[in-house]
Amino acid sequence: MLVLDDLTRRFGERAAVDRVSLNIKPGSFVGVIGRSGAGKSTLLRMINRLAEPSGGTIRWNDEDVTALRGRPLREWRARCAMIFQQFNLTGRLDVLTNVLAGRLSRVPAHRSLLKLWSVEERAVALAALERLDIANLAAQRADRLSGGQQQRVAIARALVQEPEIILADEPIASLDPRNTRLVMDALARINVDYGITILCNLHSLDVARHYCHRLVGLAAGRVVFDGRPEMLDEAAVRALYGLEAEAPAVPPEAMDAARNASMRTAAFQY
Ligand SMILES: Nc1ncnc2c1ncn2[C@@H]1O[C@H](COP(=O)(O)OP(=O)(O)OP(=O)(O)O)[C@@H](O)[C@H]1O
Repeated sequence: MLVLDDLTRRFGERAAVDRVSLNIKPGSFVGVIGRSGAGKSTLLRMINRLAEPSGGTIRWNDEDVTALRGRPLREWRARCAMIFQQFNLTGRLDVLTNVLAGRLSRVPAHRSLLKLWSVEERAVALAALERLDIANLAAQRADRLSGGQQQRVAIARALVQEPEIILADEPIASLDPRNTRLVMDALARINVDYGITILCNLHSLDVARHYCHRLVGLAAGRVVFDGRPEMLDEAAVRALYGLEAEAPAVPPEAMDAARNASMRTAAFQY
């Protein structure tokens, strides 16, 4: 279980994440939603400890993640893989080498420095690419791939870390609808097949409602919605996106999602 207790991150006077408390069950697929600047990225980055909390605690299965330093912190980061909007691949390197980078924390320093990968490690990386249906791209330069292919390479890299949690920060923000589906389907398969807990920041409410078991809505750093997708009614959407606010307006897809809310049946447990 991932337990966030009063988790806070301030930048100057302003709290980007404001006393967030959440219990996330292992194996769940949680969507984090909210308008731009709501604190979604900061929340995910704190869980991975890329951003330091100003207050509160993060616990994973009774381990105090907030107290980790040095090697245990590096190990935590390996167990808690991140996927970014911009993929963060090394463009001039081939796909297999990019995926192998996910194993760096698992091999002795001298081998990782020299990039001496064993046959077994290469097999693990290739198997991850196969899982993502892109093994045929293993020898290609990463910067020759489409955005959707690059994001699947990034997911394969995360997978070879053998993580317990995947934190995906707007993984589909720069993808077209077809690639959005491929990437989200891949995350959903990983969640089911390996039981990896997934927290995924999403701008699209339709996508969030379709793929996530549970949605956590942030507004000004605070949790203003926490429930199953079908519980996200018009009032909740208004609280999240601020219908009364002059700008930005509620995205049309958010309104569609809210209108459909009452028609949906409970499909998922969380
Ligand atoms: N390094 C930083 N320094 C100062 N302020 C920051 C920093 N990082 C984030 N913020 C502020 O914290 C708030 C939350 O930002 P964050 O990126 O977490 O929001 P978000 O919900 O992920 O937004 P988006 O959907 O646009 O990515 C914003 O007001 C942002 O300007």
